[in-house]
Amino acid sequence: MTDLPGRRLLLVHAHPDDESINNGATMAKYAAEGALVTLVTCTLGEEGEVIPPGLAHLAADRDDALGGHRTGELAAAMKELGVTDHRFLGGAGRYRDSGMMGAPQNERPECFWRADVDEAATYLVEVIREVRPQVLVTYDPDGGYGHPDHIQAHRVAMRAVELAAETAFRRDLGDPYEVAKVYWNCVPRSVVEHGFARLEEAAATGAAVPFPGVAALDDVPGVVPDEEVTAAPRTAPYVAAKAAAMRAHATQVVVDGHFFALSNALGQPLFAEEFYKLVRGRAGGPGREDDLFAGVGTGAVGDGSVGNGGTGTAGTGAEEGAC
Ligand SMILES: CC(=O)N[C@H]1[C@@H](O[C@@H]2[C@H](O)[C@H](O)[C@@H](O)[C@H](O)[C@H]2O)O[C@H](CO)[C@@H](O)[C@@H]1O
Ligand SMILES: [Zn+2]
Repeated sequence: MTDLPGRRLLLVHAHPDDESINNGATMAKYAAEGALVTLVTCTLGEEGEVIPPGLAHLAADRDDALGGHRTGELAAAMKELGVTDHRFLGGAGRYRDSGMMGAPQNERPECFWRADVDEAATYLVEVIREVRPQVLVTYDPDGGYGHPDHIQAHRVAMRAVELAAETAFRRDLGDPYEVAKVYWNCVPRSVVEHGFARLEEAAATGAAVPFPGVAALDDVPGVVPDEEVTAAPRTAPYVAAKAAAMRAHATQVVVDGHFFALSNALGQPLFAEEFYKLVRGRAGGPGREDDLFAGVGTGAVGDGSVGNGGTGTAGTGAEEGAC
């Protein structure tokens, strides 16, 4: 890619729907502000359940056509968020959805959970060296909630960040590049508790409770003590785009106002604010950052490398605009 925008954000997710659920408002915000937002999704979500009865035939144990269908849902979600750069890791269908932890699908040789991490990371190195993101977002080591594809997406993303910066690694995939900041998705416990309190209020006041059941607080991926959250970009103005993107994933998600449910039909809060934990790179200042790009160089980059050609350290996002 040549003439890249000044600010570039890369997100690495396991299935179509994760990006909208976890980061939809963040993606919409930065896309609206003119940043390049690149999404890499590691599987097509072939093993998902199907909410609309009329689409039940798509399921893996029937027509096994859910992966192709979810590709279309993802394209619709990207439109709602204003995101134009989306890729599947290694190309569409390279890695298959592994199913929930412990499912027989975990044993399929083509599933993502059985992927060689370095091989999968190499696909991502090519994207990193092309897009040269200052910021990368992915899951924590548990993948947020222990799903094998989420855990693997974390491992592949973190490994790719290391390899992309190695001056001796696969120079055929582009100049070495060091991502300036890496964040893991998270949600502060106080925000989750407040969200569920609102859900309980809706039930207690006799308002139509949108869903037959309510999820447990710990069903929410990435709940952390408030003090572990290091960044909260101002995403609330983009919650409508997030909700629309989540609705686009109609086989997986039902949205009702400030709440949503997955195929388990258990209501949970739809968060307008999205939260992150900086795990690599320097924060842009004391206290919680309100911008993921705080503290990084965000000058426009031509197609030249900011790397130094192998004298030990790669160029970093902090040096953007140096060329
Ligand atoms: C949000 C997410 O990661 N969804 C995954 C997950 O789907 C869940 C799974 O089907 C579970 O059995 C249901 O109870 C739950 O409601 C679903 O969200 O796992 C799927 C299979 O790997 C995956 O396709 C889906 O994207
Ligand atoms: Zn997922």
